[in-house]
Formats: sequence, structure tokens, C-alpha cells
Amino acid sequence: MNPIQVGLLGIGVVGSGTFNVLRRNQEEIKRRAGRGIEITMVADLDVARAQSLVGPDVKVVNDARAVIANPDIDIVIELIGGYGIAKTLVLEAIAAGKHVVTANKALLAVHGTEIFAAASKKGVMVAFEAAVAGGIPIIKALREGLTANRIEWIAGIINGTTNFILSEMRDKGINFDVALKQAQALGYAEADPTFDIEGVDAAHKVTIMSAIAFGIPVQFDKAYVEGITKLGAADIKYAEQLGYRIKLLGITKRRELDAAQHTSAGVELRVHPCLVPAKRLIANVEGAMNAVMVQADAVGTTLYYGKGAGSEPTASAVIADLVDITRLHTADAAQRVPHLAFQPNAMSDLPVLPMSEVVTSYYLRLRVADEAGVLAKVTGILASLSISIDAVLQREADEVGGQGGVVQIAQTDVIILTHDCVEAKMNAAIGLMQALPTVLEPITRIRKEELA
Ligand SMILES: NC(=O)c1ccc[n+]([C@@H]2O[C@H](COP(=O)([O-])OP(=O)(O)OC[C@H]3O[C@@H](n4cnc5c(N)ncnc54)[C@H](O)[C@@H]3O)[C@@H](O)[C@H]2O)c1
Ligand SMILES: N[C@@H](CCO)C(=O)O
Ligand code: NA
Repeated sequence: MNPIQVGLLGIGVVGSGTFNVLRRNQEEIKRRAGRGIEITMVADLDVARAQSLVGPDVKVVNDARAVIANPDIDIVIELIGGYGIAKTLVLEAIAAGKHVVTANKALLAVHGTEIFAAASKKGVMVAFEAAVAGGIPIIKALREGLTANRIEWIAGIINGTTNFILSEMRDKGINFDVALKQAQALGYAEADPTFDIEGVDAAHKVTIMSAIAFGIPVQFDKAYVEGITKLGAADIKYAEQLGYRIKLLGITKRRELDAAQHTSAGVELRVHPCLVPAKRLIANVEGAMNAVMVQADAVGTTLYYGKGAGSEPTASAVIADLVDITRLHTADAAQRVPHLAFQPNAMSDLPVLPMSEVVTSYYLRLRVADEAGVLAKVTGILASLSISIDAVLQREADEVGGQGGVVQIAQTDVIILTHDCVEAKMNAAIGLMQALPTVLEPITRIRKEELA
């Protein structure tokens, strides 16, 4: 049988890795797929660079639509990125009856519902293993490997750039900007790196995992998103002293109605820095590596670890999708795995809960005047809201201010770890504590997850 012909849109970091791995491992891949898989046409705005990457035998054009229009091509790989032209091209490829493989989590998290509906209507597949945790086969695991289970929660380090920055800051004392530049040079960062550092990229990925885990539509607009730009070195240090590491986690959790916490049934969907016990495996995931923990009722906890970014690790996932499509494209559409793991007519309308209804525990750091009674006032506010304290750490006072060596005020950091409480209550407590005249700076709040 002739090889299946593939068209590639965008040959940058991931596109070039895909081309190279597919060529290098072509015999091995053919033995698995039952048929050769060949990229025969490439579109990129930089035609000369693209041609030099693929050699003279592959047709290179600058107009992606010429690839979509080529009747010999069965599968289109979209590796351009973003929600703009990429969305138009993916929808046009589907309309032209092509199967689509994409690594574009931004596109799927925001426009997934429209794209999957168009694909189902046309009878084609949209495959996206590379979109979440790069080379780690987490989509495969969630959609197929764990299909017997009721999934309870997922928590993952799913942005390599921010994990790399946090690791470099903690281990080498390198500052934020230098670490970000290194991540960009290594090809990990998004075209717009604010997507990485502000948590948006992780939110795109956890939105996709949430949909697959719970059979709900992709709802990026409902995700709570907080990045790492406001994290201070002091908090990284205090967390260590308390036996925790700070990681940027993407979390999605199924929640039952909880009368005691006054919260409804629904799904938590959130990205924020998080204290994680240092003894957990996931707390020790360093550099650009990714890891995803999944808690499910039958299997218990499983952990998936590997490279979530970079040229060939991401290509590994893109090519796995090409092989799946090659095996399945002549099969009856009903035999394919549904895009979001659940049959389209069996999706749930479980709501995504607002952040005010999320239940978690907290690390609080208060910069206070070192006076008698301060701690009692702070703990009194927490007690008045029935927020239970797990631990308190008070540093020795620093003597601050004063000209010519005259001490003006003694200040100290008070660190409080709480037990679980609903976010709305914690917001109220922080408001009351912040209003105390002895609380001198904005209170730092970092959420804490035991992941047990
Ligand atoms: N880099 C990673 O490690 C990684 C990992 C997982 C997913 N992704 C995702 O993969 C996608 C590609 O990322 P990348 O890092 O390879 O990006 P990149 O910027 O390296 O490559 C994009 C390529 O697309 C080309 N391009 C831009 N507009 C085009 C157009 N209109 N027509 C044809 N070509 C066009 C550019 O010239 C460039 O070569 C993105 O969606 C990204 O989020 C990247
Ligand atoms: N910018 C992303 C690429 C992989 O999706 C990251 O740093 O993880
Ligand atoms: Na993946």
C-alpha cells in the first residue's frame, strides 16, 4: 500500500521535530501503523528555511490553503499556533475532509466545542496528544487507559517554562528574567511568553484535561488563572522550611454538593502556584519536565512524567496521533475514540465552579509590626470565620527604617498554614486581616494541596 500522505502547516520547533522523527523512524513506524506515513507537502511563511529543513523532495509552499486543497493529502498537521489563522485553517481542513493533528492547546481550549462538532459532522478525526503535556501520552491515558474509572481529580505541572523558571530560581538563585530567556532559547516558551508565566498555557491544558476527565465541554473562559510573576523568593524559602515546594499546578476536581462548606456540585478548574509537600514525587519534578497526577476510583493515583515541551518530545505525540489516524481512518467513525472521551450525546452539564466555591488549604504570609497581641488578633479573625489553623511560623523581628541607625519599627513575617476552607471565607478573612493597622504590607496567599 502507498504511504498515507500528510501535509504540514508550520515547520518551526515542533514541525521540524515531527519531520525529522518521522523520517528517522519511518521503518519502525510503518511496522506499527501497517502503512508508511510521509509528509509530502509543507506550508510555512519562510519557504527558504522550510525547504532547507525538508530537502528538495518535499513540496514547500507559503500558502497553507494549497496544502489543504491537495487531494492526495489525507491528514493535515497544524503547528502554527494561536487562535487566529490556525483556527480558520483547521476548520477549512475539516471542511475539506482531512483529518487534523494539532499541538495547539490554545485553539482547542477556546474553540474546541466548535472544532470537534465540525469534525464529527464531517466524519474526520481531530487528534491533539501534543497539546497537553507534550510528549507524555496523557490524552491516551485519560481517554482510553483510565476508561473504567470515575476520575476524581487531576493535578499537573503542565507548563515546562514556568517549572524551569521556578527550579532555576530555587536551585541556582537565578533571577526570573534570566531563567525566562533561557526557557525561550531552549524552545519551551510560547510565542507570547506571558501565556506561560501568567498561567494561561497551563489553563489551556487543564481545560482540555477537565473536559476529557469529566465529559464536560471545554470551558477555558471559566478557568481561574494565576501565574508565577508575583511569587517572591521569601515564600519559596519559607515553603521549604515548612516542608513544601512551590509549583505552578493545573488542577481540576469533581466536587459533590457540600452543605457544610456551602458549595454546590460541580468541577473545579484552576491554575495557580501551589505549596505541595516536598515528599511527593510531583514536588521533585524539576526543570522543563512535566508531571500529571490523576486520582481515579478504581486504579487509585497514577502519575505520568516526562518532557512536556521541546522539538522531538512534542513530535513524539504528534506522530502517535498520525499512527492512530492511519490505523483508524478507514474504520467506521463509531469505532473511534470520541474526541472528549465521552460520546457527544452523553456529555454532562456539571458546571465549572467559581473560584469563590473552591475548597483548599492556604499558606498566608503577613508582614506585621512586632507588637504584643498582633498574632492573637490575626488568629482571632480566622477563628471567627471557623478557619482552622494547621501551623504558625513567626520569624525573628527585623528592625526596619530609621535614619542614622535609629530604629523606627520592628517588623516580622508571620506565616500561617490553614486547614481546608472555602475560598470565599478566606477572601473575607484576608480582607479583615489586611485592615488591621499592624498588618503592614499586602498579605501573600498561596494555596496548598496535599495531593494525597
Ligand atoms: N514548542 C513546544 O515545545 C511546544 C510543545 C507543545 C505544543 N506546542 C504548540 O505547537 C504549536 C507550534 O509551536 P512551535 O513551538 O513549533 O512554534 P514555532 O513558532 O517554532 O513554529 C511555528 C511555525 O509556523 C509558521 N507559520 C506562522 N504563520 C504561518 C502561516 N500562516 N502559514 C504557514 N506557516 C506559518 C512559522 O513561520 C513557524 O515556522 C503551537 O500551537 C504551540 O503552542 C509547542
Ligand atoms: N510553552 C509550553 C510548551 C509546551 O506546551 C511549555 O512551556 O510547557
Ligand atoms: Na501529551
